[in-house]
Amino acid sequence: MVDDRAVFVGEHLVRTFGATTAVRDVSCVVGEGARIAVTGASGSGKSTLLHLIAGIDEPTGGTAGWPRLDGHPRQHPGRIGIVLQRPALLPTLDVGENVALPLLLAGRPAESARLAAGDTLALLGLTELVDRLPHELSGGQAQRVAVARAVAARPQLIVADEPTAAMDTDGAAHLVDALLAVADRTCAALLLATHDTAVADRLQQRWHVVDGTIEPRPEPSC
Ligand SMILES: Nc1ncnc2c1ncn2[C@@H]1O[C@H](COP(=O)(O)OP(=O)(O)OP(=O)(O)O)[C@@H](O)[C@H]1O
Repeated sequence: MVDDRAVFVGEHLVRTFGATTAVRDVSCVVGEGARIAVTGASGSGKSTLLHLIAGIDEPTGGTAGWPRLDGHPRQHPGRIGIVLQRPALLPTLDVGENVALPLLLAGRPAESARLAAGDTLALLGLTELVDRLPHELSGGQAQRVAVARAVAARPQLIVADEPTAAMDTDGAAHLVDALLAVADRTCAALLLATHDTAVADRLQQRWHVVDGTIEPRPEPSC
């Protein structure tokens, strides 16, 4: 039976690229408000799985469903927020405009989008950066702005694909603080891929991906 409170339900998901099977018969549920760290070796299939869950890629087998969305995420811009390894802010737009952009694309009037972007920047403690251009930000600031952009439309789910990969330990800890705080404040589920055990340990659930499948987390050895 489909859990209609779940944010995402995948059944027997498969994603192949030619002869490579990146995701292999994965069945998984992202519950409402879940906090899930996705770990696994390089090339194990974490990004591919996250892309299927975010609805930015299509499975070649199995089914992907978003019970709390009426349809596919592409029909509901902003309902799933995506943060990538590099912030990818638009260089000619200032911080406020970058954060407002997904709201404009979702059809919000300009003034409402500007105000909502301001609220989101305030939530993340970034108000003072509102007029800066991306090249005037540090790497950590730019990544926090990317988080603001991902959550400006108050998504049900935040999908973050190794967002701390380019950061030092302190920067990674601050970014995870920001992601957890904003997920709590907006009641969003959070799915975060990381190679960093300290980051993964801060989320309640762990999906460990091995060769395209999710394995039960190994018990820590004593
Ligand atoms: N667009 C693509 N075309 C061809 N092969 C791909 C494509 N995307 C991923 N793959 C392959 O699928 C497998 C899983 O890749 P994926 O990027 O999901 O792994 P990952 O666990 O996220 O790795 P990393 O930790 O290095 O980011 C790899 O063998 C990769 O080469």
